[in-house]
Amino acid sequence: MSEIILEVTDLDKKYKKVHALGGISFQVERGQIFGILGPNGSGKTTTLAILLGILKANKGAFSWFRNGTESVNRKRIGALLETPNFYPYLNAIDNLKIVAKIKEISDPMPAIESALAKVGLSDRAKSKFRTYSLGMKQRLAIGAALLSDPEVLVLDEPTNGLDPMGIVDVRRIILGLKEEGKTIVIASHILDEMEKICTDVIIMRKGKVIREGKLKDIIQDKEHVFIRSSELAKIRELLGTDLLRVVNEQDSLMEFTSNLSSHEINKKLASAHIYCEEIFVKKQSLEQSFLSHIEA
Ligand SMILES: Nc1ncnc2c1ncn2[C@@H]1O[C@H](COP(=O)(O)OP(=O)(O)OP(=O)(O)O)[C@@H](O)[C@H]1O
Repeated sequence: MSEIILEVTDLDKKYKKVHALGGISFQVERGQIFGILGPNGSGKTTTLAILLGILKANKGAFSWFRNGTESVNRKRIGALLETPNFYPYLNAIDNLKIVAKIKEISDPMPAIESALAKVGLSDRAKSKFRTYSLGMKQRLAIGAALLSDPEVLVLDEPTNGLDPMGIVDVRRIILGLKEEGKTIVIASHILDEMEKICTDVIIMRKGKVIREGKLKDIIQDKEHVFIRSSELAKIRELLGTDLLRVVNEQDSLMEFTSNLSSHEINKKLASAHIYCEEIFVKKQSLEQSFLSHIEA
C-alpha cells in the first residue's frame, strides 16, 4: 500500500487582484519525485510557500504525513525555495555549521559530511563559498536542505540558471535521493528536464491543475502517428472517426492522433490495399502534452 505523504485539497489563494490559485488538489505518495509543473506565473511558488507555512491560503486545506499542518511536520521536510544567502568568505563546512545551528542539529559534523557527500562537494568542502560556480552554489543549497536528513525534500526551480553540466549534476543528486527512499516535491517550468526525473506530475496553468497523473501515462497518451503516403486523402476517409485530430500535414506526410494503434491502422490500410511508404509513432513529450491541453 502506498503511503500518502501530502494531501492538498482545494487550495485557493488571492493576492489582492491576482487570483494565484483557483482551488488546486493533489496527493503525493512516499518515494515519488512529484513535479509541480507549469509556465511562469502559474502558481507553483505560491503553492510551495503555502505548503511550507510561509503563506496562508484563503481557502482549502493540506496535510503533511496525515498530520495536518502541525509545525512538528516541518522538521521532516527539507526545503529550498530560493538560493539561501551563504557567507561568501566562509567555506562550505562553516556555512553549513551556521545552517545546522539554526536547525538545532546537536552533532552537526556527521550531518554536514554526509550532506556534502550527497551533493558531490566533499572535495571542495574547505573552499570559500565565493569561489564556487553557480552549480556548486546550488548543490550546497540542496546540501543545506538535506542537513537534518529529512524524509521529504521540497525544491523550487532547482536547475534555474544552471549550465547543462550543472543541470545533470542536480538531476543525479535528485535521482540518488529517490534511491535512498526520499520523497521529492519539485516545482519547475522546464518540462523537458522534469520529464527525465519525475515519477508523477501535475501541470498547472493560471492557478489551476490542467493535467495530473503518472508521468509515463501523460507522455504516452495520445501517441502521434505519422504516415507517409501519396494516398493521404483516401487514408483520411478510410480511418473516418478513428482519426481524432490531424496535427500536421505536409506534402505526403500526415501527423495525427487516433483511437487505433499504429498496428491496427496498418492492418486497416492493408485490408483496403493501401500500402504507405512509412508509418511510425512518436510519444508525446510533456511539453507537447501541455501545449495540446492549452490549445484544445
Ligand atoms: N506577493 C505577490 N503579490 C501579488 N501577486 C503575486 C505575488 N506573488 C505572486 N503573485 C502573482 O501570483 C501568480 C502566481 O505566481 P507564482 O510565483 O506562484 O507562480 P510560479 O508558477 O511560481 O511562477 P514563477 O515560475 O515565475 O515563479 C502570478 O500572477 C504572480 O504575479
